[in-house]
Order: sequence, then structure tokens, then C-alpha cells
Amino acid sequence: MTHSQSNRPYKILFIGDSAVGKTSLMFRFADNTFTETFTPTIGIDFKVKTIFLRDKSIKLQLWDTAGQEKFYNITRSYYRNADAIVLVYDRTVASSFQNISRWMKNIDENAPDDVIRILVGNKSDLHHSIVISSQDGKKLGDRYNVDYFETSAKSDTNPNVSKVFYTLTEKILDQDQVTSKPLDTDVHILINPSDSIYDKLTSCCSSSITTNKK
Ligand SMILES: Nc1nc2c(ncn2[C@@H]2O[C@H](COP(=O)(O)OP(=O)(O)OP(=O)(O)O)[C@@H](O)[C@H]2O)c(=O)[nH]1
Repeated sequence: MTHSQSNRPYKILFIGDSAVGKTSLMFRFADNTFTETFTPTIGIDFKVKTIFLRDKSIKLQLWDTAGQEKFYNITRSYYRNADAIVLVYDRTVASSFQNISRWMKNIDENAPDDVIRILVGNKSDLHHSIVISSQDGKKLGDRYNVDYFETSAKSDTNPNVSKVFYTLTEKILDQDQVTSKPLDTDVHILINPSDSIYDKLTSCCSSSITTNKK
């Protein structure tokens, strides 16, 4: 069977406190890998993954933001080009759950009004350390009127990791049919060539990048 290609890559941004597992979820979905070592993200990083849905080949740009507060001025500038935002908390750390309201506020202040949001409670494999119940997670999702998923980036049998991405993409496709967003070539991102993602970006999407390279 042949698949037609969708028009533009869809941008999915990951936000949430440091160490909740944003990078790990991306790696589980994109490469089916997991590492126990914690290397905090510096600023922002991204991965590209192609999925097949509705007889189409769809390119997803997965943008991984640093959860540390000191990078917020960098990461906030990426919200405005997002098609969807995944808010992640760690089910074993209550403060990461309480901070979801702050991350929602950041979306309200920086992202397009129609951006799709999804709530994810991660580290569900740590059964004995869980402090945020399924009921609490669902209640929070209902309060914000967003879908809620419980994931484990560590477990390679947790089906919810890919469900998050497929659900988001379905929603983006539905929304794309009623609103016609600009093509990727209209999007400009200011990147410093010394940034670690500069090489990756210029090899995949140079037409969409503005650099301050001399
Ligand atoms: N047990 C378990 N550990 C996880 C899971 N997801 C991530 N981790 C671990 O949690 C730590 C932090 O994971 P990261 O994915 O780097 O966290 P992050 O949210 O990207 O952190 P920042 O880059 O600082 O924002 C790492 O040691 C991971 O191995 C999970 O589902 N289960």
C-alpha cells in the first residue's frame, strides 16, 4: 500500500517540570529506547518521527523543552509555533503535578488559542512510589478539558506512550481540516549556530530557519 504525504510537519511540544520524563517519552516513542541516566535538557532539542495515519505519511517534529526554570525565556518562544503541547508530570512527585497549573498558564500566555493540549502522568511503572492517583490525574484532565494518559517511558509494554502521539495527531488532522494553518516555510525560528540543535535543524528544515550566523 502506498501512503500520500501530509502537507507540513506537525509540531508537538513537551513541557513540564525537570526530570518528569519528557526526553524519555520522546525516545521511547521515536526510537523505542530508554536510559536510566538523567541528562537534563539544555534549552531545547528536537526529534523527527514519521507515522502513518489515515493513509497518510505524517511527519512529526517533537520539541523537547528543558523543565528547568532558568531556560523558560528560551523555551517560551517555541510555544507559538506548536500544533500540540504535551504537559507531563511525574506521578511520584506531587510538586510536578501541582505545577501543571503553572504550565497551563504558560501555554495561555505564549501558544496559539487553538493549540491542542494533552495531560500525561508519567513513571506509572513505579507502583510503590506513586503519590498521584489515576483519579486525581483524570480529575485534573477534566478540569482543563483535555485528554489524560498514564504512561511509563521505562516499560516497553506500556501502550499509552504511542497512544499519546496517535491521539494528538488525530486531533491535529481534524483541526487542520477546519483551519488552514500556514505551511512550514512561513515559520521562522531564530537559532544561534552554536546551539546543539543547529546542525540537526539545517539538515532537515533549512527553509524554515532564520539564523544569526555571520
Ligand atoms: N522509572 C521510570 N523512570 C523514568 C521514566 N521516565 C523517565 N525516567 C527517568 O527519570 C529521569 C529524568 O528523565 P528525563 O526524560 O531526562 O526528564 P526530563 O523531563 O526530560 O527532564 P529535563 O530535561 O530536565 O526537563 C531519568 O533518569 C529517566 O531515566 C519512567 O517512565 N519510569
